Amino acid sequence: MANLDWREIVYQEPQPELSGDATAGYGHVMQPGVDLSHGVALYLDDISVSFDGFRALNKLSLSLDVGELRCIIGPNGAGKTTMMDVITGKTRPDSGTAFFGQTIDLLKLREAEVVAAGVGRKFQKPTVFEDLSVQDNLELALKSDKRARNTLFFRLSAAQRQRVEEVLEQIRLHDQAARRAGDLSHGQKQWLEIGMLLMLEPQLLLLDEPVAGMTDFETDRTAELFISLAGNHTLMVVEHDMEFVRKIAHKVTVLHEGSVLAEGSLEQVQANERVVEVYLGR
Ligand SMILES: Nc1ncnc2c1ncn2[C@@H]1O[C@H](COP(=O)(O)OP(=O)(O)OP(=O)(O)O)[C@@H](O)[C@H]1O
Repeated sequence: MANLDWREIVYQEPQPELSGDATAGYGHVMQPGVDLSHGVALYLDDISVSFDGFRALNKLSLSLDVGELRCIIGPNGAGKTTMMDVITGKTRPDSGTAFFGQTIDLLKLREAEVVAAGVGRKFQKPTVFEDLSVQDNLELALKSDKRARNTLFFRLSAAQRQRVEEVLEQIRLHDQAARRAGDLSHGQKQWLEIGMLLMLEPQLLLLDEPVAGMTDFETDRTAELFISLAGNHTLMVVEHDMEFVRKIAHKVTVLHEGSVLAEGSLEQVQANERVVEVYLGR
């Protein structure tokens, strides 16, 4: 790592132009403002997606309040990934409505524009840059921000340096800042990747099976992290680990066959006859 100056070697790719009013200044990024004043961070209504005639999402309607930590559960094939793909612009629905805040029509944005608007997505597998330090990974997240035009001779502003420090504290990797990311534990890598998302200060975070493969200790730490992020961010967490869901969830949405089957506290949904049927196959 010592001789590798990634500032010189990465991000020489052409920068795609953004539509809308996203602008980037010298080390300071302006986001097209998401209007959260009505208290709704995400609004999905009547969303349907078909693959070769198979309905992966079937008139799905769901909304998340600003600052909420929502857990999404459901059996394999329920449509959880497809829903996240719709939110992030990866999959276009056949019909329906999807708004981020009051004014941002997600179905009109490309994937990079959804990120720029303030939606961060964490896939199941960690994808940190193994040969870079923890700190460099976080700085790189800023550089990878397609809104930052002046990337080649990028220097962090004081505010960005402070943000790196804050995020290191948040993800509890402060004492690991200089460590090679590839030498971190699986859980630490997951936290680092979440930290990379946090560098861009997303309003909405989509997290796909974040504790899969983690030790109990790491899972507990992740629960604390998510609880600390809620309020300042809106979190949608897809997770099969019910013990983890129990630790973090106020409200749980159960998906089944592309629709919402039940919604409520974990106790409420676990007591729901239809949910029991779906999970136990009765
Ligand atoms: N690109 C695709 N082409 C065809 N079928 C697809 C495609 N993507 C998803 N599906 C199907 O749509 C349904 C919903 O899949 P999805 O991955 O959204 O479910 P999921 O709830 O995320 O499942 P899991 O918990 O296993 O990840 C599944 O039956 C899946 O096979």
